[in-house]
Amino acid sequence: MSHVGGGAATNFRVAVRVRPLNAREASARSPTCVLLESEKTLTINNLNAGERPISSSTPTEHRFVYDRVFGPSASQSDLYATAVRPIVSSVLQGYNGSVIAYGQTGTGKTFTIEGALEGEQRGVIPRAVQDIFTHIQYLVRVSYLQIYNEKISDLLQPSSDANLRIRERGNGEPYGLSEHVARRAEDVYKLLAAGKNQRVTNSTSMNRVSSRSHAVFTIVVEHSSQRAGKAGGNVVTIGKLHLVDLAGSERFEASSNEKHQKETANINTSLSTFGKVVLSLTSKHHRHAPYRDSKLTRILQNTLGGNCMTTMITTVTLAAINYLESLASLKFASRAQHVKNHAILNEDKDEQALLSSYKTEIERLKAQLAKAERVQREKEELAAKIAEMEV
Ligand SMILES: Nc1ncnc2c1ncn2[C@@H]1O[C@H](COP(=O)(O)OP(=O)(O)OP(=O)(O)O)[C@@H](O)[C@H]1O
Repeated sequence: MSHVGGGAATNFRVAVRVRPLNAREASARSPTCVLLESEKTLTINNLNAGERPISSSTPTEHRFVYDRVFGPSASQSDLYATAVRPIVSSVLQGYNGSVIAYGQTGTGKTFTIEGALEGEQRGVIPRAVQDIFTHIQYLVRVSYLQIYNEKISDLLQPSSDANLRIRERGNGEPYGLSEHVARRAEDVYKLLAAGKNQRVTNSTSMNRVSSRSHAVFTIVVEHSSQRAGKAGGNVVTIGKLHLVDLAGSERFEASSNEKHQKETANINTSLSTFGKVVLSLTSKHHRHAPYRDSKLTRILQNTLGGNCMTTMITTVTLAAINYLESLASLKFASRAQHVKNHAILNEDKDEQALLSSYKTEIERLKAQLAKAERVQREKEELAAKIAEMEV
């Protein structure tokens, strides 16, 4: 699943991850409906989905081909190595990268993006952080936001405004979002754990601890190197990595309480706009993409059809009872494969990078030090002269 900088066709990739039956489904001996055929192909059928009303009672099977398919036994480390590490490598070179988990509630988005902080079950974020910190020559800063009920809040500064506005210019960045410089992986894990505590969760029929907000964890890496060739001088590259855990798509349940219904409606606003943007980007007529219709799509504007190397990981379950939701997710993922992104190297031409401002600060401090040394020297010379005269 390699991404190549600049090549539009390879900059948006789609993987599917099929989660195993959970304990409840396994103990109920739930039948399955997804079959993996190869590393890139799967089929889904309605043969065992009879318990739920389906549009057609005739047996149907759909076959889909993706950039990569991860089966129920695929490990967190397999998924990271194949679908995510190439993006992290590009980010370290100065490209924008995104990994987005999309799928029905309870199918493994949070498990994939976060997972555990330690051990084999570590998800994408801790593995990416570990990879980044093996390269000590980078300056790393992180931010973490959630979108809940169409409001953006800072998960790393919970006391701040709970409804951050998005900058009109600046690629969907919210005003006032805190950024934290991290010197080692442990710094990031602490921030991640603190932010995770602030995230809104609730119980859905599919998932006891369901994320009710969309969460975007961003890691910015800056690197300063000597420019090759005659021009010489220093060049600072800035790579930005968005790791996105979307709230799950869930059927609207009329019986649920008002708060839950509002949440579901708002999750659906952002998700349906996300869907509409993907549909318009992949339509033959190049319709206008409605990025501005939801907070999520404004923040992810570069990620979808813009300057970014993106992998969308669509999660589905094996269980036949969810045939219709899984089919909808798989069809969407198949369509998303036609999104085209154009990733370009981000060099700091405007000296906006933190490293550039550090450089300026270092120059200022050096000048101050030289001045202080000069004054000290002059003082010493004067003291010596006085001593001579006193003799
Ligand atoms: N590939 C997998 N292997 C083993 N367990 C998994 C896998 N994917 C998910 N699970 C388990 O299934 C449960 C639900 O997963 P998770 O919370 O990640 O779902 P989600 O898609 O983020 O749901 P929501 O949208 O409701 O937040 C968790 O207990 C998780 O550990």
